[in-house]
Amino acid sequence: MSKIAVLGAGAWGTAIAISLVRRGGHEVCLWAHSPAHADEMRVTRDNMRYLAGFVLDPSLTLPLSLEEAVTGADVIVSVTPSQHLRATIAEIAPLLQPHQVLVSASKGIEDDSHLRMSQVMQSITGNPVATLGGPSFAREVAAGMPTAAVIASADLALAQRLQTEFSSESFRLYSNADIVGVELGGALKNVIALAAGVATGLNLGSNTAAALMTRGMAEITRLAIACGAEQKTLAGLAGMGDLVLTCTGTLSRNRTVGVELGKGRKLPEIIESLNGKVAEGVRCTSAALGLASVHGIEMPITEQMNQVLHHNQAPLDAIRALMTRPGKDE
Ligand SMILES: NC(=O)C1=CN([C@@H]2O[C@H](COP(=O)(O)OP(=O)(O)OC[C@H]3O[C@@H](n4cnc5c(N)ncnc54)[C@H](OP(=O)(O)O)[C@@H]3O)[C@@H](O)[C@H]2O)C=CC1
Ligand SMILES: O=C(CO)COP(=O)(O)O
Repeated sequence: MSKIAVLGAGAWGTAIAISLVRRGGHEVCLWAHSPAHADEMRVTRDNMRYLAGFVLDPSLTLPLSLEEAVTGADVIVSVTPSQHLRATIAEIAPLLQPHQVLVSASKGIEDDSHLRMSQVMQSITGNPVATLGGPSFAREVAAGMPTAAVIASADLALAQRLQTEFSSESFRLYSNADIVGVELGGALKNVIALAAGVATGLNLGSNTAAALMTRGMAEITRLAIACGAEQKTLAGLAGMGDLVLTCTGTLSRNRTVGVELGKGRKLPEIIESLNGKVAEGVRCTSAALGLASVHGIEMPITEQMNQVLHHNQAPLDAIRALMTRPGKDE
């Protein structure tokens, strides 16, 4: 039996905790960032703010502090929004024992440093690190719908240990030593999901969606390989799998933000209507371009998405700009 601490009681942290409890054999706790939110969950045994409708099993504990959550944990799964991961890990760092494993389940790139989440963790602690990626809407995982995902660590033996500890009949994990590819696949697909949503909001058709997904995959792969990823990871669950899910699935927050942008709504108003739920692609778009510029990689869809999000580019003009680029070989 392992003690597993899940840090972050948004939709995904809650679904991971539910999935681990359903699997059985572990002692699982779920830490919420806001004490008021944790109090609500203790009373209702439901995460009404972020993942309503799933009864939290009595065996799932809701610690009062980060210290209580991580003390004695064998595995610590960090599921905060990406831009808050550094502060959360910095807070627990002085409490960590060297054997405690850190797993990131967040999908983003840090704003200014352009670091992946495992790199942020490694910049603060010397603990072993892994990442969880792949196509996995929280609501479907919580409902026990069959889901296949990826657990990656540069230490393949660690990834395989976590694969065993996290897998269940409804949550099938593949292990992978390419943590770079899994993290970048998960972060960069959010930007393309925004673009696919924009196309839907503009009432464009299936041809446009297919073009955005395929050419989106091309630019994700270019950047990820430049950063050291393997092509086959991007063709797998953490790349193509998650891209297809978020570009087509109506549960995607990133796609939803894109749809609203395509309909002509303004970004601040759309973010407001998310009620604290995170659409990682909004911040990841500029971080991705920063990383791309370090490596000299062209990312036309990400570029146009950045113009729409942060420079008032009209969505239709962004599509036109993509369609009228100089001809290319595929
Ligand atoms: N939802 C999904 O289906 C999936 C999400 N992910 C990834 O998981 C990560 C978390 O997303 P998700 O669980 O959906 O989050 P949600 O959008 O459901 O909730 C937002 C979370 O952010 C927390 N938060 C707000 N401010 C802070 C802060 N300063 N420090 C720490 N936490 C804070 C909120 O906590 P509080 O209200 O207590 O302040 C809340 O838990 C993201 O990187 C996302 O891309 C990955 C796969 C699937
Ligand atoms: O990453 C996800 C599923 O794998 C969730 O995507 P959204 O954040 O767009 O909802």
